[in-house]
Amino acid sequence: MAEMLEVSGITKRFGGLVAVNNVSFSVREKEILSVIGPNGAGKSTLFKLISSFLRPTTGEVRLKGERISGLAPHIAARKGVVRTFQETTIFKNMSVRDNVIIAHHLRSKASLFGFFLGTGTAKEDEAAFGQSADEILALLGLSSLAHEIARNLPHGHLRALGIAIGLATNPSILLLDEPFAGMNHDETMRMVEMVRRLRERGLTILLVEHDMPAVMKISDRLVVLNFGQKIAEGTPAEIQANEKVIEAYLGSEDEAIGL
Ligand SMILES: Nc1ncnc2c1ncn2[C@@H]1O[C@H](COP(=O)(O)OP(=O)(O)OP(=O)(O)O)[C@@H](O)[C@H]1O
Repeated sequence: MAEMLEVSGITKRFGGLVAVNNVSFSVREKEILSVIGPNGAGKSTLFKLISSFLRPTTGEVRLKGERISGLAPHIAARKGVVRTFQETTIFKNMSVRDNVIIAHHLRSKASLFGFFLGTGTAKEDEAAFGQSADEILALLGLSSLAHEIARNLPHGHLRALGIAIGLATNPSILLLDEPFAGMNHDETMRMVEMVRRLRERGLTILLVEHDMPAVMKISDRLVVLNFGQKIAEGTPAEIQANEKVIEAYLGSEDEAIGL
């Protein structure tokens, strides 16, 4: 399998604190790779480095061979590294479908102003985007909610809408930031199925997550961080049997590794 994303010797210092320390790993095409680790291990910082929300102190990130670290986040997103949007970036007073249509404009010729003013190119785009939005909503099982106002959606569906918005920008790799956080068992299982479906459609997925059972179920491989360093990398079975990982989790208040 070809490598989609390559993280090489990446380090992030905040003053005297080394939040991420010389971490390297690759995400292969069509793989689901999860980054796990106890609280404060550096997961969020690593995620921000990969999505270009933070500039590394040293090291680099490459997407299909092209260096993306140091680019502005919206440029990295245009190149294909797309982080799922937080709930706050959803237009709460618009319908589910309109939210997904608007997200398509990140890769559109026409500006977002065109969308609101109804210019020629924007109208053409809108028809194509409408069709694509419908496909995305169907893929995520959200079709019946297309005309629902986003504000009225329950938590799980709002999270799914965040993913739909991410998909609308046509990512090469989708970064999911704690997709199961705050979900009950049924919502988590639905989200696990949804992420699997995305991979079946050819997407590469990198996720950061605390929910160990879900992560073990969904991931092809995992990278484990502790105190900013990578301490292990491997399949769920390898990670669950890894002494360093067990030790790291025994010393933390996080949920057990799922043994
Ligand atoms: N902007 C910042 N300035 C200073 N220190 C920071 C900053 N962001 C993160 N840190 C520190 O870097 C370390 C790693 O934090 P990070 O949030 O990446 O860990 P995490 O693994 O995501 O933790 P959690 O699981 O609790 O979300 C922590 O010690 C944190 O306090």
